[in-house]
Amino acid sequence: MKNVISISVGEVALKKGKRNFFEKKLLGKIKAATRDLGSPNVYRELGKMYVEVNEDNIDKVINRVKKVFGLVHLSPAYKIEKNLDSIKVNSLKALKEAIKKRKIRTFKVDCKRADKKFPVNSMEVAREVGAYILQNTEDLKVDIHNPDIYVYVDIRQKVYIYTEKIYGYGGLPLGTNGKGLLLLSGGIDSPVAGFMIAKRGVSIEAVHYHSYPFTSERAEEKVKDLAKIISMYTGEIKLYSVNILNIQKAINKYCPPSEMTIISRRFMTKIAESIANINNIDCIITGENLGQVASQTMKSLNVTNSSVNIPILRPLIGFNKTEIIEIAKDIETFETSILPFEDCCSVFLPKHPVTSPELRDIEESEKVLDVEGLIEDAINKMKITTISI
Ligand SMILES: Nc1ncnc2c1ncn2[C@@H]1O[C@H](COP(=O)(O)OP(=O)(O)OP(=O)(O)O)[C@@H](O)[C@H]1O
Repeated sequence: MKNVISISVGEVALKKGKRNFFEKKLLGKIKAATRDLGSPNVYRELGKMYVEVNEDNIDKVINRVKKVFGLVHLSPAYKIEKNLDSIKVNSLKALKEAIKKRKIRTFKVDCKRADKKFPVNSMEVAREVGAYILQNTEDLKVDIHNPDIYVYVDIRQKVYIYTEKIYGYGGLPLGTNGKGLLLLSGGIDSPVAGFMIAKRGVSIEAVHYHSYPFTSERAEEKVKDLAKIISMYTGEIKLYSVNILNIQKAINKYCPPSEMTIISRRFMTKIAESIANINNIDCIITGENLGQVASQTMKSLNVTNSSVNIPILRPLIGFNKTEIIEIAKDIETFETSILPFEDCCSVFLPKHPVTSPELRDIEESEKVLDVEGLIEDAINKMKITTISI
């Protein structure tokens, strides 16, 4: 029975002086992700990590662990005694198990010996195990260049045998790179943007703007559902819900209609900056993408940037929509994102939004508004929810 998950770390292992710090963080994240699945024993050994499991919940544990950022791949493995007989028997067993699931004609034994005290070198182990498998199977051949399957033998303090590599997302453990505030709409792009930045080790909080009662409660529920899916990767998310209807009404009343979108966007960004400053958050994250809509031309993005001092990260800036959708499907936000919803941005949508705004014109238009007062009022009334799976 497979009794352990063997985990290969990625960039974490390259962090020379800080490797121990990153590995400890990653270990903690793996523990946290599996705590409610019986708190399996999680340990590290010579640059790899292991989760001890029983066969009953191995799939559940794998599904959780593969969403932890910082690991490259994981393998359900046999953890066995360190002797050649045991290695042979269990390698054959692992291969036979794989044969039950798919057609396999060729194999290769790939042995690594981190424990140099083990008396047989890795080439010799591979040769002995290969010969044993050939003696005990029919119709199988060795192919060292392009085998249907690899039998991995990893000799460490114990020996680990596996045949499968399940790919994780790589990146860095959460919390090793500060905290970001994700501007989370109900659309396809912003959840992907949050995922991309979280993958680089940034903890995530989220803000959603709505225009209730012009937008529905259902639209807000949808955003919570999206935050819940993102929390599968990031752990618990603090969600700030901010009603900007009064702000939109004021812009609608006093500013040129074509500037509605860009001025609203500047308000959203300023509110996000205030929330970030209050909560020790280092950056804002948006799903903006160059040229997608009027507020996402280079000029519009610059005018938005000028409203704040905090860095704005836009990880999707150069992506095509099809590429964004591919990631959205992979991280399981797509199906929820495409459900119909009303976004606050479409409540006072101008017919002809300005696409080349000049900062001085926009600042001039904003002079008639009580910008500080409107922001303060919106923040005072915002609701905070903690979202987790
Ligand atoms: N109601 C909202 N609440 C919070 N953030 C928002 C909201 N609307 C837009 N944003 C932020 O602004 C970005 C650009 O939004 P916009 O509607 O212009 O484009 P989009 O490509 O449709 O984005 P998305 O697919 O994420 O909704 C979003 O990705 C999101 O980060």
